[in-house]
Amino acid sequence: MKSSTKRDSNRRAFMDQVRECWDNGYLLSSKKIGSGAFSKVYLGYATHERMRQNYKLSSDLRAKRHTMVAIKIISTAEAPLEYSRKFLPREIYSLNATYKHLNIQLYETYRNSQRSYLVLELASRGDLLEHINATSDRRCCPGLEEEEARRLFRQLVSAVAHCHNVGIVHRDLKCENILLDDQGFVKLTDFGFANRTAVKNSLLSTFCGSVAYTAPEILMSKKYNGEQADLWSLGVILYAMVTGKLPFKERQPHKMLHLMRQSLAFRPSLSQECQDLIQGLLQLRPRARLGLQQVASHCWMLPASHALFHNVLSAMPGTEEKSLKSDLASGNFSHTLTS
Ligand SMILES: Nc1ncnc2c1ncn2[C@@H]1O[C@H](COP(=O)(O)OP(=O)(O)OP(=O)(O)O)[C@@H](O)[C@H]1O
Repeated sequence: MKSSTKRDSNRRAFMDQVRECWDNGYLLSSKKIGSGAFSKVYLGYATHERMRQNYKLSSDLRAKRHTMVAIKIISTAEAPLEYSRKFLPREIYSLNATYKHLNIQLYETYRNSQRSYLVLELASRGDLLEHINATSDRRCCPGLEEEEARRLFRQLVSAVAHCHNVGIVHRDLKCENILLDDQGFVKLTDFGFANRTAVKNSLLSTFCGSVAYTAPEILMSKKYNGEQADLWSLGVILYAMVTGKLPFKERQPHKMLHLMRQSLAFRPSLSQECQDLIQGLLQLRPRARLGLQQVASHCWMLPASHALFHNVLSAMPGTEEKSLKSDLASGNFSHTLTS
């Protein structure tokens, strides 16, 4: 197609999208904020009329004091059938099943024979990878400070725990799929590979995600537990956050597996607790990996003041220590701190 003809046809398609959004209560701006394999994501605005009709949208946007949303447009007419029939419905199902969490928000969807539209909470600060790179440049030191990494990782763990609790495994956890909103809160996105785990501990067999974040059992084409595979990816993400690089980087799975069997290198200034948590997640044997509850109550995950307290507790013997530790793990800090 000649370039002027292609431009005209793109312009016509965009005008159709503007009209379709308007018919559904959104003003589509021409500002493209991202694109995927079969999708484009634009900045949009919810109309007051739409906000009157959609409680989820209006209560969230009122709290944010703006009307901006991200509108993901998938050209279903152009995407492969498998994407439209399998991955897109999974993404919509997973977002709907998980929306009641602070870190994941799908406001609504609409579609016609040509396109599907996903109206999402706007995450205006880009993705975690960009954030790590920008912060590393600013600090002239690779990675985020541990305190910031902890704050973000806690939110991520909470979002993934929410997914697992409602029977969803993400299967494509990576820095590029973790977005940040204008207040720096984590928004988990891209549920295209997510799957339902109808039966607890049931095994999956499809290869999903990006090799650098993929668990060894998947690289070995074994049947795998989706929750345990997500935990491996969390280990890779935490490593990337605090070191500014990926722990294993090879294109070919067999070379990746070789790397995974070597011991991990950490910069000496990284706290022992953080190294311990990463090692606990990056265990080759899926069953040896820390579970989400263990991750959430790991001493590195506690705010600095609680971590100090935790260290004191570790030095205490007997049942008193046990009960105080269990309070800490369950988040019952007020009791432990005042007792
Ligand atoms: N809610 C959002 N707020 C801001 N930007 C977003 C939002 N959702 C997606 N984006 C941007 O659009 C890009 C593509 O979105 P997304 O990853 O959901 O699409 P995809 O089609 O699933 O991508 P891929 O082909 O990489 O799997 C993201 O990398 C991000 O930059």
